[in-house]
Amino acid sequence: MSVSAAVTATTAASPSRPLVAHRRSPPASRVAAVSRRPLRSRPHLVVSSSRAPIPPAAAMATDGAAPGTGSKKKLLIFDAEEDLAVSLAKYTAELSEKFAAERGAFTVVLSGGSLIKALRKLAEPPYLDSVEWSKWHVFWVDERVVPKDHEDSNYKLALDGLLSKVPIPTGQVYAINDALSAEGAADDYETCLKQLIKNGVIAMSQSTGFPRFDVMLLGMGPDGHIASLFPGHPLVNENQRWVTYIKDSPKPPPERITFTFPVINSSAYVAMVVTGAGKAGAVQKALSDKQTSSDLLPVEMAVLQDGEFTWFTDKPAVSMLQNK
Ligand SMILES: O=C(O)[C@H](O)[C@@H](O)[C@H](O)[C@H](O)COP(=O)(O)O
Repeated sequence: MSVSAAVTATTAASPSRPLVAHRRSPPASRVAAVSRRPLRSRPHLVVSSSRAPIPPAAAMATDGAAPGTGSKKKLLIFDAEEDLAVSLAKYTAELSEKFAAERGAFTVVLSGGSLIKALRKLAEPPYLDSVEWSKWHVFWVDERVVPKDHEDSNYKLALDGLLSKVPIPTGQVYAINDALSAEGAADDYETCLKQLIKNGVIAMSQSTGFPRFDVMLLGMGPDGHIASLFPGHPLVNENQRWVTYIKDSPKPPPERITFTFPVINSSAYVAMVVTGAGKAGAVQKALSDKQTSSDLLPVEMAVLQDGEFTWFTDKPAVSMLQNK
């Protein structure tokens, strides 16, 4: 995304606005009027619609079709993590309502890390009672190959931080089979996804032929990794498998399974939740004008085929951006 272009397109959309599938910017007069208002509960909001350069993995995923059509990118900058959490809960709850009504199911993909704490407001009023939790189907974009009760388990992290506090049917929470090897667990998870496609629980992207999850709620590491797709690792180029494995993750623990870029990039919505100064360098690279087709960070390879990608950030995370 062009940051300077994004600033020009500053709009007054509230945190809930990203759910409206608008393709055009609001009228300039409205933009100017509302952007002057110092609303504490609203983010410093920078919204941009852009067609970012398509990285090799995304292009391969489309098998030659014109990629990136209909994709939209937004950047939300919050004063405080508390405000981010409020907005993220609203964003997720509104998507839940939309997809539950449209499809009768809501497929939610989680990462590990600090994301889970940022989702805490979903387990509080009004969402605890208003969200149709029975429609939720929960997946992991990546998981560490450890027992489910292990401190390193992303399942345990999400269970403790969110899932144990909301009434999602246990059969709709898709943890990995922790009795298997990394390779076996990846195969098993992919088989599970294929079954859920057949059942109609998970949608299929007609344009990419990969699963199309309703929303992915993701974090990013300071090195720009997302899921367990790390900079310079060959897994970032995987374009056949839906789920694969890594045994030499630079971030411990070393053995993990992970969704691949074609799956991530087929999503309908992605929320990239990134806070803290430690991530400012990767944020700057991801959102700067100077993108090249080589040497992309994994987060830069997350380019939706036809969806809406929203950055949920705080001021330290965007401290290296100009015109923020
Ligand atoms: O299992 C994992 O390690 C995560 O899924 C990983 O991809 C995480 O989301 C990022 O590393 C960001 O983590 P933080 O938000 O804690 O920095």
